[in-house]
Amino acid sequence: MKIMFNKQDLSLPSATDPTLRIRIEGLSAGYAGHPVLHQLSAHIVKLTNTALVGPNGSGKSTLLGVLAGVIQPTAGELEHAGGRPPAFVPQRGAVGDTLPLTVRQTVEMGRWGERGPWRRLTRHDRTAVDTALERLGIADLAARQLGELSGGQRQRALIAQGLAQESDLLLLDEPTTGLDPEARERIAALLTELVADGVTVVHATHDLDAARSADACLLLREGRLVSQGHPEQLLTPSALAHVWQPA
Ligand SMILES: Nc1ncnc2c1ncn2[C@@H]1O[C@H](COP(=O)(O)OP(=O)(O)OP(=O)(O)O)[C@@H](O)[C@H]1O
Repeated sequence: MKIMFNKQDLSLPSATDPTLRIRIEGLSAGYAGHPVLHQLSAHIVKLTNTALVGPNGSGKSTLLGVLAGVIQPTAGELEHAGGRPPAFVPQRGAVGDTLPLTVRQTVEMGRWGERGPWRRLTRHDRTAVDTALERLGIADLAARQLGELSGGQRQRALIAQGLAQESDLLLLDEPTTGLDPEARERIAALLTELVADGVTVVHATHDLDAARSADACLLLREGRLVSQGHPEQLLTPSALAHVWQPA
């Protein structure tokens, strides 16, 4: 699927590289009266775990929102190579903490895209929900109210909701924020497993250890791509100092 935004030159060739899951070219996006991403070109390779790294406000969440289709670019080109609609786990879940929902019901909402909110879940839906609960280590919390959970447990429930969507593209905004070291390691291992299972993962992170364990990295600063490549090559002390230096 290829989407063009306010682009004059419609003759731009699409990427023919079959290894690409997403290609973005000259992409600009932001909020009303507040441009954030400026002329960003990058690509996401299929079956990789890609980390979006950059200081606060550099545009990581905005880029994830664009990839998820919830923020419309103002210019440029975004191309998804087939696949299913992405599963997006925003920084603060769309589910309010005060809603009277159990963890299981929260994860079941991940099936709504497939089933609609009012239809009975199929056996396959229930299996997808059970698998997601187990993979996040929260099966024992299934009957608890979301509002009763710790921040880290709630975060895991929201990731499980994303997983239950069974998309081939999982977009996660700071999935390990608020988690203890053991849960962080569990999520890092899970992302690696998901890639092995056929999922392309893109996650925004401030955790440089998590970024270093990714397969690829996009380094952002002030809404622009500074560099893209393997984390070991990109996340050098001098590159990080450059990106984090005050504007
Ligand atoms: N809903 C919004 N309306 C207006 N401006 C916004 C909105 N959300 C974010 N912004 C602004 O867009 C810019 C980029 O924010 P974004 O959340 O994409 O950055 P980020 O790299 O994810 O930051 P962080 O690491 O703090 O999560 C910031 O200047 C922010 O204030």
